[in-house]
Amino acid sequence: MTSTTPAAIQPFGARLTAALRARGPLCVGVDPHPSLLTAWGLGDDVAGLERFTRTTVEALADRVAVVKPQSAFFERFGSRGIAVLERAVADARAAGALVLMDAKRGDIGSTMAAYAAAYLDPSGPLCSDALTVSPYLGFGSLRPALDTARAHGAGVFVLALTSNPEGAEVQRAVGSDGVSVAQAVLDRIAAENAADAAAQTAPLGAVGAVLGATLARAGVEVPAGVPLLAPGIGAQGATAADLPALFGSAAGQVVPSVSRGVLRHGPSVPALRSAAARFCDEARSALGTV
Ligand SMILES: O=C(O)c1cc(=O)[nH]c(=O)n1[C@@H]1O[C@H](COP(=O)(O)O)[C@@H](O)[C@H]1O
Repeated sequence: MTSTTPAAIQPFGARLTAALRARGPLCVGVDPHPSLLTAWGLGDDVAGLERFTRTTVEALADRVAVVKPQSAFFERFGSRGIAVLERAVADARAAGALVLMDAKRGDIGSTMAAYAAAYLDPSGPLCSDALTVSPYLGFGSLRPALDTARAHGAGVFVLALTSNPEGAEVQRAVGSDGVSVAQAVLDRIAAENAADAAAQTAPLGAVGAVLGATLARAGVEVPAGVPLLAPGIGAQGATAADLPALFGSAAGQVVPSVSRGVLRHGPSVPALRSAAARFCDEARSALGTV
């Protein structure tokens, strides 16, 4: 494995910037909930999972900037579910979307190295453009993922303030230095991007943060250049209109993320496409981005 980004692969921040500009500020999650499979007239089985996933990827991967498969819904079917996930990653990337694998991995460093190999090294069949990771075993435990991502022009999105109400008890906790856990995570992300020469030339770095769109207030200072994944729009109650107050001058860094809010419009491909286009237009006008 080399320690530098191969010349042919642009750094993730540059690829994300280009995708957002070309396709608009939206990430659509592929979350095959059992209730959605049923609503689509599909069985809650591998055949239903495969049909749902292929339809979603076919409908959206040629037009949205980021596609985010939620690994859990594939894992529950074992190896055959993972095979569907592998195909989805390959098909979505071939259609031009960036694939953000939502697996929220976080473990001791030596194990983290294996997760990094699984999701961020091009030799792995599940290799994606980026991976969601949890820093709650200590930010330093993410080192193998950060290094593997950088070596291969991939990205990492680190949980900072999650969209669920239970997150606050950990993430808003304040250390003896007066800094909240979430702020410390954001500061470490900024330092990581600052140490990455490639990130200096791109508007966005390769290491991003997850900040839920459902939050009543951010209560943190968001460093410049950190891509911000903002899930929680749609089914969890947030709307694009909530984003400007939450992110302020960092609005240009935000990638709003919607799963069920789009997916509930399937299985019709045109209906999926128009739902995604609507969310994208709303996000674009709320964020004031092109
Ligand atoms: O990392 C994520 O994507 C994520 C972080 C977070 O704070 N909240 C959150 O909802 N998510 C994921 O985003 C998706 C939200 O789905 P919907 O609520 O259906 O839009 C799910 O796959 C969640 O696991």
